[in-house]
Amino acid sequence: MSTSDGRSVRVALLGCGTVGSEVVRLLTEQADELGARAGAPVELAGIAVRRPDKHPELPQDLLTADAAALVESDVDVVVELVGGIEPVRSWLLTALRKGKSVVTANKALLSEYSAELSEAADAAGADLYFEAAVAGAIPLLRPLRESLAGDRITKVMGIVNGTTNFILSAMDSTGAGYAETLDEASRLGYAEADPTADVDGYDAASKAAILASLAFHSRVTAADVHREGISSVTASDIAAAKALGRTVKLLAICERVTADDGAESVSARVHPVMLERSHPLAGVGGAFNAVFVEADAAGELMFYGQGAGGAPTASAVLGDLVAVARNRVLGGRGPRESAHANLPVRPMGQTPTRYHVSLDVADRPGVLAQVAQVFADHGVSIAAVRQRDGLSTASLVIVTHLAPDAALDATVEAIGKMDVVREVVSVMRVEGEDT
Ligand SMILES: NC(=O)c1ccc[n+]([C@@H]2O[C@H](COP(=O)([O-])OP(=O)(O)OC[C@H]3O[C@@H](n4cnc5c(N)ncnc54)[C@H](O)[C@@H]3O)[C@@H](O)[C@H]2O)c1
Ligand SMILES: N[C@@H](CCO)C(=O)O
Ligand code: NA
Repeated sequence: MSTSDGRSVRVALLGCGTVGSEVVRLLTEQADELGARAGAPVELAGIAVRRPDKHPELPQDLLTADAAALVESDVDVVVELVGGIEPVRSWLLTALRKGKSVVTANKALLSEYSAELSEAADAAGADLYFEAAVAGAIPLLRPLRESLAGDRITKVMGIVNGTTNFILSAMDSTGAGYAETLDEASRLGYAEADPTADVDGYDAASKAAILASLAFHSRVTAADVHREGISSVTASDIAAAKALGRTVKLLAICERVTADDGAESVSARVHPVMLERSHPLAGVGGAFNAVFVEADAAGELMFYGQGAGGAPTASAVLGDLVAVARNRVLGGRGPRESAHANLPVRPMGQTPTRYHVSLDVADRPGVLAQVAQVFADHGVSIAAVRQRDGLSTASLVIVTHLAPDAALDATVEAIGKMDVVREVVSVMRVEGEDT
């Protein structure tokens, strides 16, 4: 199994779809260079796909439909690009328990079973690498796990789903419809096999769980992440944002929150936000991703690049493959799971956020004061108000200061029940502005 005897590093590839096919292409085209960087030839020993007969373009002698048998065969590294939980979880546990290193892009699996997979890797002295699982081609997990291991990270915030960013960018710039843009994202290979994982925020929530776990040295799973997708973002929301010089983005936000008594917790959430157009994340279009990291000593860092698609994702997979192959050749190991801080997860209702609320209200004296009173009753402080008069109604835009999310939510519910409020046109959280 080890390559200290000078033989090649044998690789099993599970899955050869959008990402896997690009991994095969790059592995084939760059075989010599990859071998030189790894310190031994990197040899593709087998490719498991669901239907081998559908892949005339692949080397037929390498193809199999039996992924479990390929994992058990004489390979050193398993590269998993199938996706989903089972049977992938079982295959990867088998591989790790047998001391084979694993490279995967499977954020759905990692955000639920990282602890189990990491423990199996540790027990057998194998590597578990997953740079492609978050923000595609962008080197982000290695900087968090290694480059920033000596710093104290306080916040990780960014656009981590290419499909929803592609859709929101199109809605904002061309007014394109939701369904047609989603079809285009699927055709381009950005969307998950089930695109509801993208539009309902599950994919971004999985990535937020992985980011929060690494950034805060804790175990955060997808179930811990507050999740809202973009299916509820309306043309009214986009228009309300535009009218204020803002744009709508789906963000993953992971924060270290310190309570008054000094107790620390982690807040991890995915939801649409309004951002000022001057904010660096506002200009991130198409399937691109961008992530801000704030750390005590480093200050603010920004990572930007292609977050989805076959070739960009394959770049991250191959980087991991060279790293695990190098570890095999030289006899070392990559970073292990670091969960020593063990911080609890703060419920969304207690997380401080800011709201933007657009209302159509009756245009008569005293209405603004009545609405403002409801905010005050809930302990929510208003940062800015804008009013525009219509014929019989006025449009009122209110942006709050930071308040517990539950208090803001209750305020909006109470306002929606007021007689003077004709319509709650848009409610959205605001990020990236001074409180
Ligand atoms: N497409 C992207 O932009 C992207 C980016 C980052 C991460 N990922 C992740 O990479 C993984 C693969 O994504 P994809 O877009 O390439 O998916 P895909 O649907 O294009 O490919 C999946 C592959 O798995 C194979 N497969 C399915 N069931 C199998 C089984 N039981 N046995 C053997 N093979 C089986 C299929 O034949 C296919 O080749 C997923 O975890 C996904 O979340 C994708
Ligand atoms: N479906 C994902 C792929 C990259 O993880 C996206 O759209 O970002
Ligand atoms: Na990445």
